[in-house]
Amino acid sequence: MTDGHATKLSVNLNAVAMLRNRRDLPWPSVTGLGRIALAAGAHGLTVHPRPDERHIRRSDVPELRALIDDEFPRAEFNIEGFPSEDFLALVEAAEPEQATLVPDDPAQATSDHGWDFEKHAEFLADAVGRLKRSGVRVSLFADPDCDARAIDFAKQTGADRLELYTGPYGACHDAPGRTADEIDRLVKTADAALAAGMDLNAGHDLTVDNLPPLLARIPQIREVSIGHGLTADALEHGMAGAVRRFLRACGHSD
Ligand SMILES: CC(=O)[C@@H](O)[C@H](O)COP(=O)(O)O
Ligand SMILES: NCC(=O)COP(=O)(O)O
Repeated sequence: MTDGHATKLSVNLNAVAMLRNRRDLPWPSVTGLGRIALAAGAHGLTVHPRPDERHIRRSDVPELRALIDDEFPRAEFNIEGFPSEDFLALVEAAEPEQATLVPDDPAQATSDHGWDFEKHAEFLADAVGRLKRSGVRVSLFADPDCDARAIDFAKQTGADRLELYTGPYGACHDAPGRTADEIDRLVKTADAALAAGMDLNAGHDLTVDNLPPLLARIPQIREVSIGHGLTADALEHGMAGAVRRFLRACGHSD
């Protein structure tokens, strides 16, 4: 892929918000880290506000919208979540470029499966129609092993994209023998979605190590949203600089 068509990176800020929420203090700043990510070249920001606000708070959403509008007008805002009335109203107010609908129960620790498109066909068609009438592109979180029938139901909802759930692929970090099978499952789902005329996103537990082999097999993926692995990388690669800054604050010279 040439750079013009390369997969876009949307930085998921949930992990930053979770760190911030450990204290009643404004740092690390979700908006501030979003600014750094966009200034470094990320194509967009993703948030997955959950009903208990354990990481992203409702109040983060308008701040991030304003950051993009005021400072990075070419960037995209992606809001993920279960399409409850509260969520749909939040999305309509924020007018993100994209909403990703995820079948998460509020008690779930993190996203761990895609939609049953046949079972929830009508519910999803209503939610997708409502968001698209507000001008929001809609992506649906999909299991890595959807068959053509499932994809057909997904397509009928009117959604634009499917987001391939890459959690089981990410879990191969300690079971490399399973990697080829997991990629094959994702490729089959991707082929069926592309044949049905749907575009593709991907996300969950992606890292700098597992991303290149995935994109080599499915170069049509338009966007990856990455939070946990990217935040871990930011800590690892930023730790030395932070220690040097604090040593200076303790009075040590370089
Ligand atoms: C849909 C998806 O895979 C991500 O949004 C993931 O669920 C991140 O959410 P948490 O940061 O709450 O785990
Ligand atoms: N949409 C998927 C996503 O945002 C992934 O988050 P993470 O697993 O990288 O934290």
